Amino acid sequence: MSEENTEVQPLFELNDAEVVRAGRTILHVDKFLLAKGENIALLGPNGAGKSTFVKLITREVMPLYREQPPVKFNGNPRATLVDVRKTLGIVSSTMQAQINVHLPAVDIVEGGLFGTLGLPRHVHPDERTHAKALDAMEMLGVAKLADQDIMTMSSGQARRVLFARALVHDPSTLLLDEPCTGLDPEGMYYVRSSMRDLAKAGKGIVLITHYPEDIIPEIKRLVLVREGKLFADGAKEDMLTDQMMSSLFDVPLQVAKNGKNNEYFSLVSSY
Ligand SMILES: Nc1ncnc2c1ncn2[C@@H]1O[C@H](COP(=O)(O)OP(=O)(O)OP(=O)(O)O)[C@@H](O)[C@H]1O
Repeated sequence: MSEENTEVQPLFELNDAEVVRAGRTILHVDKFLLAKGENIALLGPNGAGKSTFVKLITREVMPLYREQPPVKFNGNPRATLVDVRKTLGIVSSTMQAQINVHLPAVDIVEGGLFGTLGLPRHVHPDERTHAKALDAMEMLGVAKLADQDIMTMSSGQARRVLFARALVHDPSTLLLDEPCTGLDPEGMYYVRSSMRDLAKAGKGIVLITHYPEDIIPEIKRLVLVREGKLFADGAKEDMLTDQMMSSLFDVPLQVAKNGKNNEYFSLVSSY
């Protein structure tokens, strides 16, 4: 669905949002705004709070009470999980580990319409549902694998099937939690090029990653998370510097620029 709005509209807003677990503040964000259709990446060390941040978006995690609502989704302080799921398509590397049944890939994709990893037992998809699933698989270049058992696929193929699952209900934004973790270079190639295709098709991308190589040229804004706080938030070129990356990860790092127009980045450890 195309949106005609030209002015910036917030998809997600945080105001003094604090998450406490086991008596410890694991994330505290003063202010943050993500516009509809905006592409961002979150980068930071293990345990920094990236997943917690994203779970505030998906409403899997609730912040401490404040008089002013700390989280708004689509302008709504009381958005439900159903509201969130309509807008977002979610892919995470851990989802793949949860697939432990022999099912044709297309069933996994159709499950995206019900928020499940396969089709619920009583559900028999109609032709329209099936066609939607095949369209999503076509977009990810895996339509020819529709009838193949998901358990017999390579990690890269299965990951693209999960992308198709996230797209099947036509969400406006994709939330990708470490989509390339555990993939070989071929799998990474296809996942990254799929991300580019989806961004070009107008989907917003919210990416959590440990690899600057995942930050496709369509992502212009980078949010750095460290020790439960937003360490920095700004234009990708200003964030991906030797100094910023070395401070973020607390080890000496160099940022290498690659590609015809220096549009890709990678991190090199300098010993
Ligand atoms: N339920 C919980 N109880 C206690 N501590 C928790 C809980 N959930 C998360 N934490 C802690 O909160 C911190 C932030 O975790 P989070 O998963 O958000 O980090 P992350 O940046 O996504 O890490 P990674 O890159 O390793 O996935 C970590 O120190 C983690 O151990």
